Amino acid sequence: MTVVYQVKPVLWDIDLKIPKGVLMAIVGPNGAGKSTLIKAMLGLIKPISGNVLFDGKPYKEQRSHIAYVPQSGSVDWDFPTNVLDVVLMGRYGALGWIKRPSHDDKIKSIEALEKLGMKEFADRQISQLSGGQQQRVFLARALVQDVDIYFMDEPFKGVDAKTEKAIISLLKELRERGKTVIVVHHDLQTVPEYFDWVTLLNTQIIDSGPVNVVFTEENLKKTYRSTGQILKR
Ligand SMILES: Nc1ncnc2c1ncn2[C@@H]1O[C@H](COP(=O)(O)OP(=O)(O)OP(=O)(O)O)[C@@H](O)[C@H]1O
Repeated sequence: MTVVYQVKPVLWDIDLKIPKGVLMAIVGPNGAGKSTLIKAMLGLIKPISGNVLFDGKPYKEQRSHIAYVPQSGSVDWDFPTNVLDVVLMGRYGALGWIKRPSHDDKIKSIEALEKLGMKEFADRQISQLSGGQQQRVFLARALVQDVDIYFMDEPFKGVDAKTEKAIISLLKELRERGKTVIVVHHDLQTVPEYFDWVTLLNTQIIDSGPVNVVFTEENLKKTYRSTGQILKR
């Protein structure tokens, strides 16, 4: 797959296979195309060439099995809706638009909020939360969707250490339930501890595979080369 904004290629000749059931980080410098890769996989951006298949089928046939948690701050939450309703929206895929959420849907939604330490905010307007709190609500919504594949764009951005721990244990729980979780991640230090699979990206794929094979000093140098960005490990 190749993606171009105006005339500049931001993803170049991407050839990537992601096995089912991995917890994978997409790692690379600022502007490497990480968010673009996720958006192109989800059909939000059209590549100039190439395509993406989920289990052999295009996104539009698989969308009910896929959830996306965008970067916090990338959604304008001006409309009046409370936290519980945002999470309940995650159940609509399972419900169809006509059915009203059941008692069970509400219980599942409240449980998800509790897991992310947001239960006491259930009645709060979503616009009245901090970025990190909104992020946790998004994650709770993704959890109740009960899909097979999760895409998350920097879920740890702007959250405190305690929330980061809660999020990673939740991601690991999803993997244990056989889900595939794909995460744009910035903190190189935590990659080996959090993830079992990694894709190194800088416009092109530098390497992709098991963390213990791919996440090497040499590959990281290649990924961050010529960016002038500091490589901290
Ligand atoms: N809608 C757009 N129109 C034009 N250029 C864009 C657009 N969105 C992103 N870009 C450019 O494409 C490149 C890749 O952006 P992208 O957001 O995918 O990178 P990223 O790896 O997620 O970066 P970061 O780590 O900083 O979030 C950047 O140079 C960015 O400026």
